[in-house]
Amino acid sequence: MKIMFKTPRQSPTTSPARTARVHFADLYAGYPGHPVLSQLSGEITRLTMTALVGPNGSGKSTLLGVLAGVIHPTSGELHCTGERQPAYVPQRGAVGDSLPLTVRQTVEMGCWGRRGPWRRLNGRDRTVVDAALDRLGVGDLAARQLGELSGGQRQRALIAQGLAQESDLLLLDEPTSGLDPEARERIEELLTALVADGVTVVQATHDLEVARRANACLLLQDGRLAGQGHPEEVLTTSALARIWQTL
Ligand SMILES: Nc1ncnc2c1ncn2[C@@H]1O[C@H](COP(=O)(O)OP(=O)(O)OP(=O)(O)O)[C@@H](O)[C@H]1O
Repeated sequence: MKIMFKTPRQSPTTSPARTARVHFADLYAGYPGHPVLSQLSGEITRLTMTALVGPNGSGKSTLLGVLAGVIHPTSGELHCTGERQPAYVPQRGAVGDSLPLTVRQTVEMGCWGRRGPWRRLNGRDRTVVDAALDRLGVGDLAARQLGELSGGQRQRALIAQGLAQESDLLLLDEPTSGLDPEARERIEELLTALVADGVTVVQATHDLEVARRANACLLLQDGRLAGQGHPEEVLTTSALARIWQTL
């Protein structure tokens, strides 16, 4: 298994928007005694919104874990260009309601990777945290406990934590699932604005409308890639029928 991180070197003819932020080839990954992903080859193009789509259990979260570096492939190649570690925003349901954390403390945790074991924040970190709270519209909730928030508010706090990591690659696991249309739209608009600001965004989603609005799509079935490319080419009626009707 080969995992490589390298700083991108662009030739004069290479547009930065066209280069791969992550490239993987013949990738296998899973959990002890439970292989999930097999033979995955593909890429995440820089400065795009990529949607990971597939039925329950198809491996979307596992692939996000691999891209985030928290799940190590068992074999294959994973090449990451870029100097920063990805920022990973887990599923809202995976974050305990009873964690005794305020919204501000939750967002401050996004700075821990830069601050190391002592985790003492400096003035710049506090500015980054304030900016992330403001951008997600949760500044007025900063002193509230995470467990007291609505689903949409908690989701925005978690995305703010992702922003505080100041990465150019943001990975989100179902950021809009279970939210009302207004909250969903607000998060979608924010993610689109982040791409325009130079962030590469990858989100796992069950919402085919969200996936259709992405720039690229990876369609998973039973841990294998069933399609990749522009959503219009990947999420065809026949592909969706083939995958969902075999469940
Ligand atoms: N920690 C774990 N240990 C063992 N197996 C796991 C673990 N997490 C997930 N799995 C299994 O890996 C497979 C893929 O799960 P994964 O969560 O990646 O799918 P998914 O496409 O994100 O599903 P969903 O849409 O339901 O969130 C499933 O069979 C699941 O049961």
